[in-house]
Amino acid sequence: MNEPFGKLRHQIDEVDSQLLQLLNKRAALSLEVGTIKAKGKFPILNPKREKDLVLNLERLNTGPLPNEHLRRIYREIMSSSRRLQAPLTVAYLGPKGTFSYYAGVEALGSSLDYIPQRDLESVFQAVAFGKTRLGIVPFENSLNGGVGQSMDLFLRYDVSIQAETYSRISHCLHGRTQDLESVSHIFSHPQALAQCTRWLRNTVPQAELVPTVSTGAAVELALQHPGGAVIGHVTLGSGATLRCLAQDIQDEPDNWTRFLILTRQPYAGEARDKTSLLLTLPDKPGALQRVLTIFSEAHINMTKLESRPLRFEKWKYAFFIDVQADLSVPDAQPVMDRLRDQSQSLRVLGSYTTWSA
Ligand SMILES: O=C(O)C(=O)Cc1ccccc1
Repeated sequence: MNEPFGKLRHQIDEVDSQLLQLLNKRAALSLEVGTIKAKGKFPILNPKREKDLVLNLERLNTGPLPNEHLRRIYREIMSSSRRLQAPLTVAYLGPKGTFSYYAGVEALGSSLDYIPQRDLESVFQAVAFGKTRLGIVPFENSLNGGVGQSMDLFLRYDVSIQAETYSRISHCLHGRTQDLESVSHIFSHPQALAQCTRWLRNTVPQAELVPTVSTGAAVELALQHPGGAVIGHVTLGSGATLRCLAQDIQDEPDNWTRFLILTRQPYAGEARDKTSLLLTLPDKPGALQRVLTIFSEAHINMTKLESRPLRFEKWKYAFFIDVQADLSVPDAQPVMDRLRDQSQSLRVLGSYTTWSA
């Protein structure tokens, strides 16, 4: 072996053994924290603390390690720490390989126990009934707007938002055929089909579009058709005998989905970035305007306002509102009191941290 190369390798081996020692030292400390957490009422998952920790390291980082790599490495270190402290189960819209799965791993790392669910309702149920500690659900998309089904499930299940995370979505068409012309049926989640509307119309107009419960569930169905194909994550076809026929087929390249991380209990952690509210209003002129005035007078920025039909009462609506403020702190009490006065019903879905994966 050439001399300088051998020397460098030796130095890297040295650094690795130091890293190993330090990682174990960190793991031991983290286990001690876990024992304290288990005695008190501290959450195992503390997105705010994890976010601050990484931001601080990014500030200290002088390179050449890029911050993006640092973030990914720390995501896994913290994922391992959490797993050492306590088993942490995460329900997601399965099977493995869906966008929900990858959004979970991007935010929470790969050391947690990801439990696939057959549909979105089962994710809400798993969290609401304590079958899993956490759940992850798609909530809105930058091209396609709110995921109505998730919003409707918030109306039915008592769960709380602990964090939000944004995931870039790149769609890939995986098929059984050699070329695009022979594709006869395309299976996928309605969100995926909607995000690729233009491409589908222009490129595979002959194909029948078949909505499925998830992108992952589409694979099995596609395999039953000689001209079957699925739209999903770039890795989705790799386990099955599907080949990637086209990549990055979403109507806009910059396509993002906002996912919410759910828990049963409201998160009693440190200062949070955002609050989500679910309210119904009296059927009176100016009812919504009065609510909006409360935010503008308190200089609170609203980032989302969307209504969903109440279903059990026709032509009545529930409003989903997100604001860039932590409304769980004592200082926000006057705002909450005013909101309560103006609403028929008011539920705080959570005050939480924005997780940048
Ligand atoms: O079916 C999936 O893979 C999901 O996780 C739902 C979804 C579909 C398309 C974009 C984002 C989430």
